[in-house]
Amino acid sequence: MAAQAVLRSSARARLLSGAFCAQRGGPALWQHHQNQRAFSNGKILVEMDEATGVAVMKMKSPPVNSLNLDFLTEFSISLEKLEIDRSCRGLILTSAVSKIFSAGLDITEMSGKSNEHYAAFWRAVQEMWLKLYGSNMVTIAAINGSSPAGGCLMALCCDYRIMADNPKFAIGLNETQLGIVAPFWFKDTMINTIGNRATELSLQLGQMYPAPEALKFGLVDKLVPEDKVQSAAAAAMSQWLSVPDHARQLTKSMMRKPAIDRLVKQREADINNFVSFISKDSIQKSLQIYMDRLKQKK
Ligand SMILES: CCCCCCC/C=C/C(=O)SCCNC(=O)CCNC(=O)[C@H](O)C(C)(C)COP(=O)(O)OP(=O)(O)OC[C@H]1O[C@@H](n2cnc3c(N)ncnc32)[C@H](O)[C@@H]1OP(=O)(O)O
Repeated sequence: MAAQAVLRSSARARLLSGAFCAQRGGPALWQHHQNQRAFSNGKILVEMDEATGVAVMKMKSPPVNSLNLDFLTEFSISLEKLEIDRSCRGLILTSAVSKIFSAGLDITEMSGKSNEHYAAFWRAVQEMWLKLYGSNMVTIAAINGSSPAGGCLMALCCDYRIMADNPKFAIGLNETQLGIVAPFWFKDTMINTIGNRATELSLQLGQMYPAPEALKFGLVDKLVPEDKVQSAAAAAMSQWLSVPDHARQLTKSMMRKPAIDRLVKQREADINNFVSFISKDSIQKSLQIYMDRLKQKK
């Protein structure tokens, strides 16, 4: 047991030293070491334990894991790679950036860019949601820091959420606070998690919930001390994986398919809607004011 732990930690050291990383610009191929496999494509690091079939995906795009076009593309490619890998049954999504899970969509991707850029960006946001919300794997969010807006959406896409018990970490869909509107599929994802009334309150107010409140609202399922988030996620994962895959997957699909179908049917219209909304002068001004405030708070 101890020897295995040493081997694992040496695999980890190799991984962190870059031995597992893809060549710059090259494809992110699996690198094997003992019963660990790993790949990294720059902003995302995936470590897979072959014995358990559980992959841990770590977002590592400092300073705040904001979701820009590159990140979203890498995220969807990584997820797809795990999805088609039949040996991978579970995914733990977490952050390698201290105190932050994800700051949500990168606001600079939504300001001062061309309509073509906005369209490509929004398609990538949709793709991330379709892949994560529709995943056949058991997905667990190990929320080890703050998680506003798109970061909250990522967590809500998972089957189970474990958050660090630190009231300084907050989670929620705060879009209205930026002067923007969460689209219907963000709203549907939240309704499916905390119900209609709580979502109405939460979305209109653009409420961010400190971890203990998030637990009360059902926005997260469990709080654990900060240093136990990963181990609690691993323990929850083994419970979820004890359920036969086919039965769990069909049940998940039954619960989520209506929301997924709704976006699939209206994908292009949703992109057009985003582009015409985000390119309005008044919205650009709101985003600018919000970004200025973020910078001033320092
Ligand atoms: C019809 C459709 C309509 C459109 C729908 C669009 C849906 C939108 C969804 C979204 O996700 S919008 C993004 C919402 N996100 C936020 O409001 C988060 C804002 N950030 C924060 O609250 C804090 O930064 C933090 C995440 C709590 C971290 O705080 P901390 O004090 O640790 O770091 P900061 O000094 O604030 O930030 C560091 C650095 O990062 C920049 N930054 C932060 N968040 C973002 C972001 N979302 N996008 C781009 N950049 C971000 C911040 O400005 C700092 O930059 P520098 O000053 O260092 O250059």
